[in-house]
Amino acid sequence: MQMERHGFQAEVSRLLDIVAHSLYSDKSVFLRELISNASDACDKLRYLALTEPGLLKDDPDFKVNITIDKAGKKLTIADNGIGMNRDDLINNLGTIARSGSAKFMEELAAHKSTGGTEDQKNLSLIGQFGVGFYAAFMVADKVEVLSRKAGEDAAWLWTSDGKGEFTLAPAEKAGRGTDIVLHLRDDASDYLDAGRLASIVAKYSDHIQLPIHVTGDGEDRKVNQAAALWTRSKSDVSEEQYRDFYRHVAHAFDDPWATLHFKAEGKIEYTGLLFIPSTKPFDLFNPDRKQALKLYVKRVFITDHCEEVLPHWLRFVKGLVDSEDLPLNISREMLQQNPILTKIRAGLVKRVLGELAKKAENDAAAYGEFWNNFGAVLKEGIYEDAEQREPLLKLARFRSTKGDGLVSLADYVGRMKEGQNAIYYISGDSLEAVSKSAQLEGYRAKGVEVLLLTDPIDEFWIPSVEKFEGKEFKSVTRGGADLDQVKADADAKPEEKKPAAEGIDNLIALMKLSLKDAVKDVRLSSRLTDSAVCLVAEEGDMDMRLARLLKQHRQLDATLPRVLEINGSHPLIAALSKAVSNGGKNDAVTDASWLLLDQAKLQEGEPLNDPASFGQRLATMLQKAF
Ligand SMILES: Nc1ncnc2c1ncn2[C@@H]1O[C@H](COP(=O)(O)OP(=O)(O)OP(=O)(O)O)[C@@H](O)[C@H]1O
Repeated sequence: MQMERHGFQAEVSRLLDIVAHSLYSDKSVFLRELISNASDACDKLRYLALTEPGLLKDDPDFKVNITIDKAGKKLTIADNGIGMNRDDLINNLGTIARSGSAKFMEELAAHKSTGGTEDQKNLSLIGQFGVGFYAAFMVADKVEVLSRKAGEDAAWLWTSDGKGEFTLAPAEKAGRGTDIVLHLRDDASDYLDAGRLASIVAKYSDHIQLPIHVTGDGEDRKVNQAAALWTRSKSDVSEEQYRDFYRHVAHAFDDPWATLHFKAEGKIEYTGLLFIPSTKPFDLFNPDRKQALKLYVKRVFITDHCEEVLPHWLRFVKGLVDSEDLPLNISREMLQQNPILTKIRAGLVKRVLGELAKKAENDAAAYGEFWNNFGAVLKEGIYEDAEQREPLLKLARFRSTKGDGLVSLADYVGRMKEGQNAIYYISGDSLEAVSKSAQLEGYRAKGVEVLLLTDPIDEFWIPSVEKFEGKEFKSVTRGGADLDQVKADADAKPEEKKPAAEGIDNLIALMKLSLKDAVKDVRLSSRLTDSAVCLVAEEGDMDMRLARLLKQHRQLDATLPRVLEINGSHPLIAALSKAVSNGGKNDAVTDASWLLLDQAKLQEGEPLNDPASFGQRLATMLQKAF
């Protein structure tokens, strides 16, 4: 068979160009990435061999060997893991399969316009996201990958100088697995030193479960502890080791925000080592995103993405769980509805929520950071998981009209006004938009706190929660404002109940006649102080934002008519009332009614039914003013 030549996917070429030209200060990350891949490859085969022991042949002990060839200026990282065949090599090493690299490229595009030199930007991003296998080109000007897949006889040699192309050719290899041969660049020759390699492995990869050997300078030594980190007792693991392990299992580049390491003993035994990241992953809301918890059984890796072991609303939690009770030969299908896993899941949820509660109590600022990253995901749990509703409501934090900080529901209820018996909220697309809503005016004037909700999920969990501490949730954009029974603060501005304009009833009657089915009703408002009008949903009708969201997703066709509230003490409304009561000018008032309705819609971010007529009416009105 002939040697084949392939071009890299365009994104890979760009990535490689950046990697090769970046002066990344800590090039040694290449070793962490390659050892991590080798360890994953061994884990994959270990799992397959549970059902197909023949795959291991006479080589049952997994290991990674790093061999130094000083004369040839070569470094080889060899593993006896699953290996790759021709198609695997093309697919895995010719395209960007890796989430980290994909994110790197995305961020790179996003950072194009910001300051700093190209190199500086690229470097900080490589540090953040890592570039997997391609990191090899930070230190090598040529990389050869000799691989033979477990269970297959053919071996393949993949070669590239990282400049747009790679070649593939049939090759010979005695055993299964992968040898990555790095032809080191001149400026990377310090990686030919066994002592230096040993210290890098100790720093980054000590927790790797397989023995890692460095061979060179006439000696061969094991350079890591090779004991599964989670089997050690907490006091034997340093913060750095936890952090490096987190980066390894989660393919992450940040520090963990929280680390939970525990052994559950009793009827069911398992060890958990869970991490909550300190940064928000870019694909948190991607529906295809998989659960990131790994499952082990008695230290043997079973699967990367065990969907059953944590609910979807804890999908940001990374790490692993190692069970003593599940059978070793458990298939991925058997994991579904497995009673042991159900119990483990309940235990893990309890631990995570317990840890969050502790953090919320002890360090509100740090908890706020967590909430800003993952709060919207936890709220999905309020909606999906009736059993966890109470603890999750206690953990929930909100923005409110009372300043910039986050408030809990307990805080809110604790400072409710005398006579107030509901938890008021308003929801919308951004904090800026909701906090300017006309519907808030009356609540602000009375010093009544309103929660500002801006996550799309808010529309769904609120209706699923009946009450918190006996108080109902009530949208300030729905139903009556029932502000009359709320007593204002002593220091709030004295309530001057302005009398409604004279003849307001006549105006309301004419507006109803003019607007007909375009509105559900026209009413005098008790929630407006400055604006002339606003829209509200009738009690029992769908909230306006939910209707908008459903329409965007084509799950709702019709536009539901809303109640138009008018501010009886606003000068414009007073003038219109007067005009109606004096008789005449009815056509002008009809036009004004339509304009006011359209204005209320615009304030709300609702589309206008008839923008052309709006334009004409506005032009006519303006004309009269000049
Ligand atoms: N030593 C190896 N043995 C077998 N397969 C490997 C080896 N190294 C890399 N691969 C394959 O190449 C793919 C790409 O590797 P790369 O390091 O770029 O990303 P990754 O490890 O998949 O990414 P992530 O770290 O985000 O999971 C891997 O998913 C794996 O399938």
